[in-house]
This record gives sequence, C-alpha cells and structure tokens, in this order.
Amino acid sequence: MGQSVWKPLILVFVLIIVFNFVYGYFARQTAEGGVSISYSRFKDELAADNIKKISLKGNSISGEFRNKVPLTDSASGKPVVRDITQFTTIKPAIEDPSLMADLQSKKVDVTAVTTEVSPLLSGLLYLLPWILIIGVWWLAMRGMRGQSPGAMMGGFAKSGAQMYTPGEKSRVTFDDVAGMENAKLELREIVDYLRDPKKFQQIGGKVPKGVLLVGPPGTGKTLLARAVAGEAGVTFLSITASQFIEMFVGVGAGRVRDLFATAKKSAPSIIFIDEIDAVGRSRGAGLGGGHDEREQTLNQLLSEMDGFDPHDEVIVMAATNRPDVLDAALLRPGRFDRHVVIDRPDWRDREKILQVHTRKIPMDKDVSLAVIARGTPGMTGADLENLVNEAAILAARENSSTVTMEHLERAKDKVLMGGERKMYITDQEKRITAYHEAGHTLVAKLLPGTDPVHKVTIIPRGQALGVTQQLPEDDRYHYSKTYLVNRLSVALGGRVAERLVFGDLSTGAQNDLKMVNDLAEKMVCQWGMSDKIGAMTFRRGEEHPFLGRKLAEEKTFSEQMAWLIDQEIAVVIKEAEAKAEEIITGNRDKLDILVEALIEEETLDGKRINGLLGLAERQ
Ligand SMILES: Nc1ncnc2c1ncn2[C@@H]1O[C@H](COP(=O)(O)OP(=O)(O)OP(=O)(O)O)[C@@H](O)[C@H]1O
Ligand SMILES: [Zn+2]
Repeated sequence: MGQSVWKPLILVFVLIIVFNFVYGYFARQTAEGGVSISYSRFKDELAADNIKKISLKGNSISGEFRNKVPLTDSASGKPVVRDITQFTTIKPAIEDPSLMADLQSKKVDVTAVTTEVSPLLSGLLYLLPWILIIGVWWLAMRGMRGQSPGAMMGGFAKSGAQMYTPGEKSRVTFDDVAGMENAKLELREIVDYLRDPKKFQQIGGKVPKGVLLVGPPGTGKTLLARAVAGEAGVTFLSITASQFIEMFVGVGAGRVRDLFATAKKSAPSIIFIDEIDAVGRSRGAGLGGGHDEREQTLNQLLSEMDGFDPHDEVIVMAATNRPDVLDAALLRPGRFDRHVVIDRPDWRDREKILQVHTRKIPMDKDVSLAVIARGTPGMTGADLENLVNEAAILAARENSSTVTMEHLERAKDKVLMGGERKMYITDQEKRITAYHEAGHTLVAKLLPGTDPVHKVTIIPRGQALGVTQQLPEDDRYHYSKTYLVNRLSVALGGRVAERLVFGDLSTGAQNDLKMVNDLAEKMVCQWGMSDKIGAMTFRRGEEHPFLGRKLAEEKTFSEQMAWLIDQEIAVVIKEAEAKAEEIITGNRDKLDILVEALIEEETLDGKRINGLLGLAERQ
C-alpha cells in the first residue's frame, strides 16, 4: 500500500481518539467528580442516614454525604487521610427492590439524569460504524486499483483497469525506457498510428491491432507499453489478466467488455494486458472442469478484438514470458500478430538503465555505472532499479550525502543473493562460458552446410549461462547425414573448446550432451545412418536391466545387436567430436577473437560475428 492509502486510515484513528476524549469529558462532568466507593458501602452510609442527595444515571449513582467520610483504601482496608463528601458507585446487575423505599424513608434528595450524553454525540456514536465500513470499502477499492491520486485523474474503469490519461504529470516516454532500441523501433509505427490515425491510413499503413511483448519478468514490458501511450499522447488502460477472473464466476467476460468499451470511448487509446497467459492458455488444455470461466473470458477477448473497426483507434498490447502456452487463436492475423521480443539487457543497456534510475540520486564522483553494469549479467531492469534503491538506502542509513561505489557494490551483492536465479557470475565463469559459446559458434561458422548463427550471448537466461542461437534458413523436411553430423559437431563445439583451452570440463555442456545423444540415437536406430547396422530400424524404450537401455517394442533383438547399437552411437558421436576438435585447434586465434568480443560485448549478432571472423555476409 502506498502512503496515500494510509492517510485516510490515520484520519479515522485520530477521529476515534478525539471522540473518546470528548465522550469521556461529558461522562465525567455528569458524574460530578465523586470518589468511587463500593455499593455495599453506599448502602451502609444510607442505613446510617449519611446520604444527602443522589443522582441516578443508568447504572451509576453519584451523590453527596451529609458528613465527611474517611476514604478507605480498598486494597489494605486502612483509612486514608482524605475525607470525602462526593461519591459515585455502580448499581449491581441484581435488582435491589428495597433501594427506592430506603431512599424515601431516609429523605434523600433523588434526581434522575438521562443517559443521553448529547444528541450530537449520540448521533456520532450511531454513525461511527457506518463511517468505518464505508472507509474500509473505499480503501479496498482504491487498493484494488493500486491507484495513486495522480493516476486517478482519468477516472474509473469499471473493469478494474488502471487508467492513465494523456497530459498527466506521471507521463512516461521512450526516454524513461533505457536501451531496448530494437523494441522501440518496432513500436515506433504504433506511435505514428496513434498520433494521427487518419493520416497513417491515408499514407497506406496497415492498421495495427495487437502487439505481443515477449520477455522475462522485470524486463520493462509494462514500462514500454506505457511509454508507447506516453509518446503518442493517448489514454493507457492497464490490467493484469488474472484480475479478470479473480473474483466471481462470470465476471471475467463482463470485465473484458467494460474494458474495451472504456477504451473505445477514450480512443485513441491503448489497452495493456499483463500476463496474458493467465487467460490465454490454449483452450481445453486444463484437466477436468473449472476452466469455463477462463475460456469464457478468452472467448470474449477474442471476439472484442475481432469486433474492432479500423476507426476504433484502439491498440491492444499484451505481455507474456510464456508465448509457447498461448492459444493459437490469440496469435492469428488481426489479433496479436505482431511480436516484440524483449531480452535481458546487455551491459550497455544495463548501464543506461542504471543512468535512468540514478538521475535523481546524488552520486559520488568516483562512481562508475559501467563497472556495475558489467558486473551484473542476467539482471533485468527491475533488478537494477532494486539495486539502486538498496544503494540509496545504505547511503541514507550511513548519513552519507552521496551514493558511493561501495554502496552500489554492497547493494549488488544483496540483490544477487535475494534473487532466485543464479546471477552471480565470477570472471572465471564468464570466461569459461565465453569459450564454450565461442566453440559452438566457431564450428557452426566454419563447417559448411550448417544453419547460420543468429546470435551468441553470454547473458544467462533460465538455467543456461549462455546461448548460441542458430536459425535454419528455411523449413527443411529432409536432413542429410552430413547435415546431422555437422549439427552434432556444433553441439559438441562448446565442450571441445572448454577441454582444449582449460584442459577441463564443466557441467555447462549437459544440455548439449543430451541433445547429442538423442540425435545420434535416432540417426542409428531410426534413420539407418550407421554403416554396420544399415537399414534396420529399432525403437528403444526405457532402461534395459543389463545394458542400461531397453530395446523393445517394434523389433525384438539380441543383446549383441543392442551392444552394436551402442557402439555405433558412440562412433557417430566420436566422429562429430573429432571434426569439432579439428576446427577449433586449427582456428585457435579466431576462437580467442570471439571470446574477447563476447566478454566485452556479451551478445554478438550474425553480422558482428562475420565481421570478427573476416567472413563475407551469408556464410
Ligand atoms: N529498460 C528499462 N529502463 C528503465 N527502467 C526499467 C527498464 N526495464 C525495467 N525497468 C524498471 O523495472 C520496473 C519493472 O518493469 P516492468 O514492470 O515494466 O517489467 P515487466 O517486464 O512488465 O515485468 P512483469 O512481466 O513482471 O510485469 C519498471 O518500473 C522500471 O522502473
Ligand atoms: Zn553449449
């Protein structure tokens, strides 16, 4: 909860306290300030004819003695110095039928006071629970929208979406989004369209509808979407997909309808749906029932997107880090047909992000954000923002007027340890990863007939410390043995480079090895690519009790054959590994060039790799 939410809460507390004081003041006034005595003592004094007058108010009796009475300490029973004339006591819950008669016979002056304190006060007392209920409800509504007063200027959206209208102070532009130049470039067209939809259509631009932002959490997808709205100066409606279905059954579809209606009313506008996979998982994928609500919501979303007219001037943006689980219907033309991939930032972008977030923080003159950026591979924008905040807190705690390098380093360690991902990477690990990935890349580049290398990176993602990405040039349906063996060589290139350079192996090649073994097994058992076995096919199933593998089902075969299959798989793998080794040993200088560039730049695209290796384009 933000500070703004606490303010009314504090106000309510203050009101309650003030009310208590006022009430107490009135209550004491009517009690006439007597000293409290026991009821039996009061009865004794009454019997002794020592009560002059009393006043009754509810259960309490206050009054005056005829003669002063020594006050007894109730704990010790000893008389206390002070004599009293004024007293109060409480009538017990048990009826005392003789009281009135006694009072009359002793000629006590009796007045009855109404229990009503004051009409104003009792009115307040009556209203208080209502004030509390309404207050809590109000706070809950605000909390649900997570809105600060600034963000509310655009008013409410019934769907529960957060709404930002143009011209607000909290406007976000591309300047607030550091790095991501490619993504910004791709979104430029959306901005142009929203700025002047008519003109855009006259020029003949294809009216965009849905944009899917794909990337890991915290990489700034929401921020980027808001910046698009800010750049174009249009209304931004933001909702998290799980909000559609969080409350009651049947609400989700209605909320979607409301959301689109609001967006159309305030067009041109952007609808942003975060974590779209929460409603957008492929239909029918769930087990059993209970998914109707989600499916209804998804269907409503699809039909709203289809119902757009070009003149509606609404763009739907959505974010996910699981594009693979999305229902294919969402990705069809006319829906989310544009995809913008947002990767974890490389160190140059990390430096820019640090610059954005330190803009308003006094930094020591010795601080080098580049050094921090280089030491934080794998961190997202959100992680870096967190790092800067931690550093500022450390500085404040030490009464330091500026944030120093040391604060930043300590904050870095803290964020690294807090993160669930293993992001802390030593220089040595970084070197090993760089050699591993450069090994893959070099083999892929120098072996003919392999898929082009799209990019290579040593920025960790998921479990992998680095990635070499190859993209096939076109869809292939037939693979030659040469192609497949080359592919094995590329996969083994990482491991081979590690072994040749460090004389040691790391666990980093685990995935490569699994891929290599699976592929080699298929080559031998399914595609008949082994000389010794020839054109026979086998299906190999689960573990064999003796051989470590079970060869079963399609064809039963002897243990000798099982042994031969294993031999042949080993031969294929050895052959591929020897090829990789030959290339890497023969081009050690090129390997080193790639490694230095990788450590310096973290990510190399195909063009850059060709440049470094002195190769022509399309090789
Ligand atoms: N490129 C960036 N430049 C500046 N700040 C960034 C950048 N990327 C992320 N941040 C910071 O990280 C915060 C979180 O980013 P944001 O919520 O946009 O990430 P997200 O990708 O939408 O994450 P999620 O998928 O968890 O919603 C932002 O508020 C912003 O302050
Ligand atoms: Zn590898």
